Amino acid sequence: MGEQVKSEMNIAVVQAYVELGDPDANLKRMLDLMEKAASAEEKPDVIVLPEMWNTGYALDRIRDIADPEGRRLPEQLSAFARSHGIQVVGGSIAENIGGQIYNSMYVFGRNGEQLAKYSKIHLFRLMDEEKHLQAGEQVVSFELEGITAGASICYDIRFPELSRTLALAGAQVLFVPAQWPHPRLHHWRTLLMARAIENQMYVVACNRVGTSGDTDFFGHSMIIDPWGEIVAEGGEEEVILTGKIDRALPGEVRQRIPVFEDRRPRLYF
Ligand SMILES: O=C(O)CCC(=O)C(=O)O
Repeated sequence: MGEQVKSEMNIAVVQAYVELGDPDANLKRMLDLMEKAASAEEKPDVIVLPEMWNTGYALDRIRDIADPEGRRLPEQLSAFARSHGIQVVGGSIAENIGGQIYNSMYVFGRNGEQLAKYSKIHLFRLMDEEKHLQAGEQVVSFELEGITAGASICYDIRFPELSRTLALAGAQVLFVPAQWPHPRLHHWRTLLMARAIENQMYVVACNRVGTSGDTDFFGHSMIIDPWGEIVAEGGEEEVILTGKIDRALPGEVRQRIPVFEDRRPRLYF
């Protein structure tokens, strides 16, 4: 008999500290935390990491420290996924592809197979991203054992067009790795909740913690359900945040308030 699909999916969000410009230290830290997440009594189905966790925002040196051709770190994440039988939404890494630097999310299935790759499409000028990074050109969704998920990274959540496009393509969960700093905690929480409520989807957001230079990252990773209820929220310290995704809930909420049927796109575009 085939394995039964569980009605809920256990999520572990690794709200980690990131060492500025030290990919080796960050890889070690991330693998240790992932190991800890994997050994929880209730084993996660999915582990989620923060944005640019290999380098932090060491943009002045990014060309030298970004993952060469996006090989080493994706291989490590894939090996972890395979050896633990856990899906990995690998936050994002800075990678150097043929001399161009991208901020890219890699996603792996339980057998270590690559399910998706998404490169951040909206570059954040307040942190000079556009001077050092190349923007991605594709909107990306992927399947996690029957759940359709959408990819976005940090600043992307300021663009409701992206999450709406993903929702229209069937996404029931939006993943948001981030390095979002003070003083914009209010923006972070409000935007994440809005994306969940307006699209009637889960939002799983993983923000880093700690200080790099004069920038303070506040954590507050969140799992928000399609009603906009907070399933779990971190504080400002390193933590593995856990929560469940109920496969049926996005459909139930969309039936109760049929936002997608009530849209009038002819009038908006
Ligand atoms: O939009 C913001 O306020 C923060 C965005 C950000 O830090 C990023 O995209 O890296």
